[in-house]
Parts: sequence; C-alpha cells; structure tokens
Amino acid sequence: MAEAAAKQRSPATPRPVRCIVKLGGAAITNKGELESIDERSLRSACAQLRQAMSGSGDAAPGKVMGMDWSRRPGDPADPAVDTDGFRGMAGLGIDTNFIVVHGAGSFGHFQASRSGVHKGGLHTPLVKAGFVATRISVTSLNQEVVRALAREGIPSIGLSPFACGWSTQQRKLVSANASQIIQSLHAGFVPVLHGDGVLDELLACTILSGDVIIRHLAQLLSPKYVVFLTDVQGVYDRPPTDSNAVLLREIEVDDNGGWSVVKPVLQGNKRGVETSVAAHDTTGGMETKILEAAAIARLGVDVYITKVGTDHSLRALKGDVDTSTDDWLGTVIRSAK
Ligand SMILES: Nc1ncnc2c1ncn2[C@@H]1O[C@H](COP(=O)(O)OP(=O)(O)OP(=O)(O)O)[C@@H](O)[C@H]1O
Ligand SMILES: C=C(C)CCOP(=O)(O)O
Repeated sequence: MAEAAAKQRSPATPRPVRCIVKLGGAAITNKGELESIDERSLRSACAQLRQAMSGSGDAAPGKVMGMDWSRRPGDPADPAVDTDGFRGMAGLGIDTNFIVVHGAGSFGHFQASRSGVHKGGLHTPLVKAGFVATRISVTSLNQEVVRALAREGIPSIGLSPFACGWSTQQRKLVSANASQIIQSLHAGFVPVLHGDGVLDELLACTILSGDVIIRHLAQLLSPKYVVFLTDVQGVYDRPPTDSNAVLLREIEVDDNGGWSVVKPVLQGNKRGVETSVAAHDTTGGMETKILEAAAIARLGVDVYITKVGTDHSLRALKGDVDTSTDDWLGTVIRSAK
C-alpha cells in the first residue's frame, strides 16, 4: 500500500529505461579498508557502461570526450578541455537511457554501524553525528562515481535519495518521488543514485540500501533488465569463501515471490542459499540482494548478478546473456512465467 502511494506521486516515463545497474560497494571499493576506492574496478565498470551505451562491438568507437572538467588533487595544471571538439559534435552518440545506483562499500557502512544509524534513534547525539558522518562519506563516494562516469563521456548527475525527499517507515520506502530522476533521464542525463541515510517515520532514521532503491525504480520504470555488479561471480549456494560453494546459474521466481534454483540442479532437498554478512554491513549483504532481485524478477524483468570488470559484466550490461550455454558466468534471476 505504502509502496503504491509512493509510486503514484511520481510522473510516468514515456520511454522505457534500458537498464538499471548497481555498482556494488563490494565491487567499486575495498570493503575492508575505510574509504578506499577500488580504482581499477570503478574505471572498468564505467568503461564497460560506455561500451554498453555505445551499442557497437567490443570497443567504443571515436574519442571519449571527458566531462570531468575539475582539477584533481595533485594535478599540476587545469585539465585540458576540448570545447571545440564538443562544438563539432551533433550528439553524444550513446544511448544514455540507463540509471546507475551504487552501494556504500567502505564508505558509509562503517560510520552507520558504529553509531547504529540503521537502527534509528536520531534524538541521540551519537546517531545524529553518525547520520551526518554516513552521508558525508557516501556522498563523497557518489561524487567520485559521477566523476569516473563523466571521464568516460557519460553525462552523469548525482542524485541523493535523502535530498530527493525519500523516506521510510520501519525501513520500508513510503515516500520515493522519482520525478527528479525521470526529468534527468528525459534531459539525457544518467542519474547516479546511492544507498543513503534517510528519515524514517517510526525509527526517525535508517539506512536505505541501493538494492532496495533499485527494486523501487524497477517497479516504477520497468527497465528491460537489471544488473548487479559485485565482487563475486554471482550467487552461490553458500558463502563463496567455502571452497565447495557452487555458483547458482539460474533462479526462477514464481507469482507469489517464492523462488527456486533451476540451474544447476542441487543435490538432495536443498532449496537454496546460505549467506554470510560482514559485521559492519548495515543493509543485509547478499541476502538483501537476493530478496530484492527476486522482487524485480517477479515483475518480469530479468536480473543479472555478476562480477565487476569481467567479460561477463560487459555482456550483462549489454543485456547479452544467454542461459542456454554455459559460457556466461553469473546468476540470472527471472520470472518462471
Ligand atoms: N551465498 C552467497 N553467494 C554470493 N556471495 C555471498 C554469499 N554469502 C555471502 N556472500 C558475500 O556477499 C558479498 C557481496 O554482497 P554485498 O552486499 O557486500 O555486495 P555489494 O552490493 O557489492 O556491496 P554493498 O552492499 O556495499 O553495496 C560478497 O563479497 C560475498 O563474499
Ligand atoms: C551505508 C549506506 C549509507 C548505504 C548502504 O547501501 P548499500 O551498500 O547499497 O547497501
């Protein structure tokens, strides 16, 4: 009910979104090291996104016209900006109909778990301070993700759920107006959202995961497919630190939201998946991702979970996944219908 109300407050979008992608915090940051970006993975994800948007073969043609015109710390001079090159362009030559959502990884989760922001209680000075610290941290990561996309010539715009007025009631989204996101898409920008600290009607505050944001946007905008990029190949039957863990290639979701592993056929009566979660993770880790992915698949939208910076992530971003062969490594979650 609350979700439906949140939905109604947003205008409809005329053009279907091609893909909503999560750049997982585990993929683009070094999760064990406070506020440390995995530069290589972030760069690779942004380059692959550009390739997927360019719609051509393996390499994006032409020169990339960077849009990050700011100076980086340590740069000796102002960045070279090819304004004449832009003047000569008829258009950007890429399909920008994508939405990017990133997780927090080593930005935000530490601050939130230390102060208990995810459990609420904004009246205490510790939680209030932790809320501020969490948002400083995660919005600084958002700035870096936006810049990395802009360096690939992707017209990215950072949008924070908190600043868009999104809020929850006992951790469930109740207000999530997407008009700013939709208007940004219409204007040809790629919105870049992130897991965030938000106000909660009952708890006063909580942490909203990027995985939940993606599910809400999928319900609202019916993308052709959804991609979760993370630091492991996909969903395993148990934590992948266990050397016997088996990669689950295909999960089907029925009309009631129940799901079952269809490939590979698991031995015995095993229904599914055991997960583990890092102590400082405030949003439930892989378990949340599976639940949200199943809710998206139930809408009839295929979900691909795979590892960042691989051939498999590029194929997922292009929507080029064929489960009839075994050469794509990852997990597809789709409706049984
Ligand atoms: N059964 C499982 N299958 C796959 N990964 C699992 C499983 N159980 C635990 N994990 C762990 O889940 C982690 C990925 O989930 P996580 O929520 O950290 O990803 P993320 O979305 O990239 O990060 P963030 O939540 O910070 O945005 C992996 O590092 C993996 O070790
Ligand atoms: C910890 C914060 C601020 C957001 C968490 O988002 P997630 O990493 O997508 O679960």
